[in-house]
Amino acid sequence: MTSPQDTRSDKPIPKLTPFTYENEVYQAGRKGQKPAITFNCRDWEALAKERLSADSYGYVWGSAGTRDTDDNNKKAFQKWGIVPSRLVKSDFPDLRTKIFGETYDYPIAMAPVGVQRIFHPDGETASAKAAEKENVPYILSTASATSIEDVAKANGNGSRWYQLYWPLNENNDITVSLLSRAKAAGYKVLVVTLDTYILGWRPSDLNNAYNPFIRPDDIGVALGFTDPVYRRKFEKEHGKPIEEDLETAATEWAHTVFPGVSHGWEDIKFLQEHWNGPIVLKGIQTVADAKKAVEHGVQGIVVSNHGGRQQDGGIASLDMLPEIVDAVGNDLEIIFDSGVRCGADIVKALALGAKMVLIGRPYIYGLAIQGEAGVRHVLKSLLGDFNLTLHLSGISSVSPKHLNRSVLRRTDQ
Ligand SMILES: Cc1cc2nc3c(=O)[nH]c(=O)nc-3n(C[C@H](O)[C@H](O)[C@H](O)COP(=O)(O)O)c2cc1C
Ligand SMILES: O=C(O)C(=O)c1ccccc1
Repeated sequence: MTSPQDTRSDKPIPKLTPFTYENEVYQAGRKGQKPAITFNCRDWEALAKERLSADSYGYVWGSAGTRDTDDNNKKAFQKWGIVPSRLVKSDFPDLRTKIFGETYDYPIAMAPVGVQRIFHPDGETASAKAAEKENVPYILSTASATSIEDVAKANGNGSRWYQLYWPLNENNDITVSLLSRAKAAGYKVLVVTLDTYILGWRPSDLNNAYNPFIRPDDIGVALGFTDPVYRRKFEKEHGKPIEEDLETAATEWAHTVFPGVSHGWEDIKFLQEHWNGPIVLKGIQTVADAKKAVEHGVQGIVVSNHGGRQQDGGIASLDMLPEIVDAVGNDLEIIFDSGVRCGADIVKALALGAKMVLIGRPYIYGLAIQGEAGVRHVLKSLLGDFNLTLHLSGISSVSPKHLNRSVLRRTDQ
């Protein structure tokens, strides 16, 4: 008699062994212990709301204009249903994913999210530690409240990527400095966000008159304030160090990384000259732009509308995914985000052709609820839910061979 795990002898057993997190919880329940945080993925938002100030909650929940893009993102998942196959002799699914030449345990990563100290005093440090412990890549935002080097330290042996908000200064010296710091601190993939050269029209933040950048405590400017090139430049222009005029320094840094003007496709070459690893363009929403990304020789794209936070009146990011996959899926790696809330959403985005899915707001809700432990709870819950959804659908791996459009049906037609 072989144990269930022996049937997988052709491949090493992945980290998420059967019943890990759920078993832990049920076992603890036998001793009368109840979980600290709900397992209902759709309830984390409300729980975070209870813990946060109106300003901070408004910031994470906020979306552009009427919120229609954000609403569409979430509704789009419900337009697809997963259809299970029976009598599939598969063990727990193999979740490992190869992307940019590296094998990751799971097809998810933590989306770049700035200003995390407005959600919890430990901010990015907590998230980066949770990422290492749960084996999920962490993407550091340029709008981080913690420096590139400190996040790397917190992330330890974890896998980390760096997201660039691309300064538009004359000689690009700040960009070069940020890239070289990221490289030196072990960030492997460069994610360039294209949809945020200025912040969107966000009624929740306007109503609160709240911009986390421009505040006395300067949350979100850590990368600028620790950057030797930015510091020198400020001192030269103002005749005093940053510390003597934090308000001006924060405002100028905000204008540096959000210049209000976009770069152009011709500028991608510059990044390729200064980054000798994979480059991913985040914010792609059309086949035409996806094809341009291929023409310009980048290694990947994130099909994303920034969680509906930038442009109102938009289509769901998920609705754009299949046609982009059909057009360029063989030419570069396609990552997806915007609207992923629960395990089944991850299944659907992968079935529609994404190689990897970014988790955004949910882990920030976890951070707000309980710091590092809250982030770990969200990651473990999403992975557990995802794992069992695949397993109970008879899908034996995340490879397109097993997980593809054949497992989905439209529910609205
Ligand atoms: C509070 C907050 C801050 C964010 N900051 C950044 C950022 O600094 N850089 C970036 O590329 N995207 C940023 N994003 C967008 C996320 O990377 C991701 O695209 C988005 O959260 C996906 O939508 P969802 O959270 O609704 O799934 C931010 C999102 C939120 C909610
Ligand atoms: O709020 C965002 O979506 C975002 O990208 C951002 C911008 C500036 C600071 C922090 C986050």
